[in-house]
Amino acid sequence: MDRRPLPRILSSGSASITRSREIARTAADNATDVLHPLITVTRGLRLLAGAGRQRWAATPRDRRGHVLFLVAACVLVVALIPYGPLLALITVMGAAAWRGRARNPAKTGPDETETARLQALYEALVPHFSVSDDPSPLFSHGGDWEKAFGTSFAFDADGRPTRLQVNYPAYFDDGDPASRARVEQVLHAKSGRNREYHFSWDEESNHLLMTVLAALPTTIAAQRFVTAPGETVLGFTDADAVPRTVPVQDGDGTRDASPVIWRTGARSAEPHLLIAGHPGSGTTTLMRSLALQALQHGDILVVEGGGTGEYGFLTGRDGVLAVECGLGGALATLEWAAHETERRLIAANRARQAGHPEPEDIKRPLWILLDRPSALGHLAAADGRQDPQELLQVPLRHGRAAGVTVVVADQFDSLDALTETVRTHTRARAVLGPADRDQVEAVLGVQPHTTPVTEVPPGRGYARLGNGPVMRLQVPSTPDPHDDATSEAQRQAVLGLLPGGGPAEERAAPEASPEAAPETVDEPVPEHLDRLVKTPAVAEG
Ligand SMILES: Nc1ncnc2c1ncn2[C@@H]1O[C@H](COP(=O)(O)OP(=O)(O)OP(=O)(O)O)[C@@H](O)[C@H]1O
Repeated sequence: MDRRPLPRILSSGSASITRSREIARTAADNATDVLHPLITVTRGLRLLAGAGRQRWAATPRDRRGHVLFLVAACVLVVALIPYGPLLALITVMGAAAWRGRARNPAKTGPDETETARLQALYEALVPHFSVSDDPSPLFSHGGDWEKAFGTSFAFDADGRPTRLQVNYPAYFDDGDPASRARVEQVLHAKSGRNREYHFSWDEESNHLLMTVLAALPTTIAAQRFVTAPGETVLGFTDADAVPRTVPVQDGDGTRDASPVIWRTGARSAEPHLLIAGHPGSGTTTLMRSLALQALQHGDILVVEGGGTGEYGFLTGRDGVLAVECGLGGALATLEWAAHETERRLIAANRARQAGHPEPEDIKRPLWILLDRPSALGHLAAADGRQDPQELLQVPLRHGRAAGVTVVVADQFDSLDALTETVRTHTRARAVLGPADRDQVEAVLGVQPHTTPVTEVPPGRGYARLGNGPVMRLQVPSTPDPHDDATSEAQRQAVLGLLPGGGPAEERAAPEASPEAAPETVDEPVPEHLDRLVKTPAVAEG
């Protein structure tokens, strides 16, 4: 059968239709240009009238008479003065033109550079989101990016995407972490490196939302945080990552910030913490911040494997039972801590059996802060002595019930030296400083939810409590008051957080805190404990 010819209007007439459309569009553009002032004034008059109506509606009924009278008087005055009506008209038109001006001309779509960027992103995703036998592929080389990205995108001033929603085909294996990681890597690389990206996969709707996260502020310094006993602030995170805020002093003002709160004690599911990072990433600073918070309600023992004396300012302060840098002191202190944990457990058990409330002398939390235990383990091995970490077994296993909290900090390259017990029982985790995805995963157990950046300020990283979500983290600045680089204001701020009692040299005959004293227990004082109680702040060089 012969194919019927197309109607003339659809075949030969298409050129004339296109021309007519162009003429109509040009005429419309010219008319818009000519009428623009009129449009602006009309829009302004409409806005002014709307504002007047609102004011009238907001005026109480009993005052409307006065307002009417005032308006009528103004009209009369304007009508009587020479050129009054003309001046009034000019004024009203001027006000309307000012009010009606388009302040932010609405952007109707991506510009040329942005379009090119979207097309490039689309092309880069084609190998990941297409298969050869898809009859109508969403992603194909030279295909339409608008179908894949829709209108859900935003760009920064440099033309780099800050937000992009990608619609992907249902057959893409979005449950496979490796497939996801490949797509995330492509988007990250093509959208601009050294920014932190967050990827949110909506597996039900086959959407991937990429957003660029602003850096967490680094301006919050050590201070008294508004927390309940048993709660410790590890640092601050994104507002949508935690359900709660606390007021903080930030610079000269106060604002609400979103804290990463770690709960310790008998009801905690993550009673002990492991911190990892590269040298200089801020692990010691986080330890210092924890020590200052712990001292509010408890006692602390500090064992410093690095031997840099960065906890020296704690020596001899109230609640600081020991600050140890040497192997011998560390072993004695940790042995005491193990016995103290047992003592607390026995006392709690006895009280429970007798139907009595918990004795007062086991209520005060005890914190064991161990910075770089791997260095001490190395020394111990060379010396043929016990690894101090072995003495952590009892506090780690039974500390929760005994009110004993252990915090261990070490560097990435020494994490292998941590014992199985330390790794198993430190269920709260923090990673600080620049770290790649694998390093973060090795500590937190899962990949980070954002793309780690290579340049981060000290104290910046991720935290994860047990099996909870990974959170970005910025540790409050808590410098060493004895460091020459610390300003006087910072020094005073940190020292001001210490409980009463001056440094060791300012204090006469240091005594152990009563809570640490073993006399409350029926058992005889073990020798190592006796030694510690008599010399509470031993710092071996
Ligand atoms: N949260 C923070 N805010 C501001 N500055 C910080 C923060 N954390 C660390 N710093 C600064 O970074 C430097 C290194 O910090 P810190 O000593 O805590 O790191 P580290 O990981 O313990 O490294 P190292 O083991 O080499 O001592 C210090 O100058 C410290 O003041």
